[in-house]
Amino acid sequence: MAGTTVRGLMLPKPVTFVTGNPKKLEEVKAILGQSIPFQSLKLDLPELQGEPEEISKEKARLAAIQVNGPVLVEDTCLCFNSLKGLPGPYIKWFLQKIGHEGLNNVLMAYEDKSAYALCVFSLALGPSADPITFVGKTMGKIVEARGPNDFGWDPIFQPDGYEQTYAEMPKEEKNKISHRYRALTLVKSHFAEAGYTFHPDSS
Ligand SMILES: O=P(O)(O)OP(=O)(O)OP(=O)(O)OC[C@H]1O[C@@H](n2cnc3c(O)ncnc32)[C@H](O)[C@@H]1O
Ligand SMILES: [Mg+2]
Repeated sequence: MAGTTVRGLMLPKPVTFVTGNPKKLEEVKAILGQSIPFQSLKLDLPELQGEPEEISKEKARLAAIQVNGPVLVEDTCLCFNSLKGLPGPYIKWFLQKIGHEGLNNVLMAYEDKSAYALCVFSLALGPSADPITFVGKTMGKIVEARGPNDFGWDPIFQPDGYEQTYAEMPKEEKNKISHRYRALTLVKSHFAEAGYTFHPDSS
């Protein structure tokens, strides 16, 4: 996370959360409630290859240029310990190509089925600002798909300490322990600490 925060900095407009994924937006809205004023924009931003924080930061830079104002983005990874963190940021493509069953099959070669969900939010205050990152992590294991199939890899991720997969849990429950919840807790603290104000003409 960046070192210095200017307290009470005035932002030209409210923060725009940029994502192409409506399910993410739903969770972000549920978790943030009224705590941070934000609007959203549906854009599927190009993503670099590399380490999760760099991918997320670069997404924020691109988003801030498009929006020409303050933006929040996030990149989500699903990391298998036996694969040294892969698929990680490439989970979207793995999921699209080989599905839940394929992801389980990959792990058949290994005894260790442990995994973690990682969410990296990046906040860029404007097109030329260096993004600040907030990382949330939830540990768990990969299991055969159980529960509704309406959000990504939720059916195959069972968080530690729970008998249910993310997909089987009530949404409110997932939103209390998820990688996204944990990262957003840090985002909220940052906003509380920074005390940003918004330009009166902003909409
Ligand atoms: O526009 P962006 O925000 O990038 O949305 P995306 O869907 O492309 O999302 P990512 O690049 O972060 O890729 C993450 C993949 O993991 C999935 N995913 C993200 N969060 C998840 C969660 O909480 N539970 C299950 N699957 C999730 C998502 O559907 C993608 O397939
Ligand atoms: Mg993406």
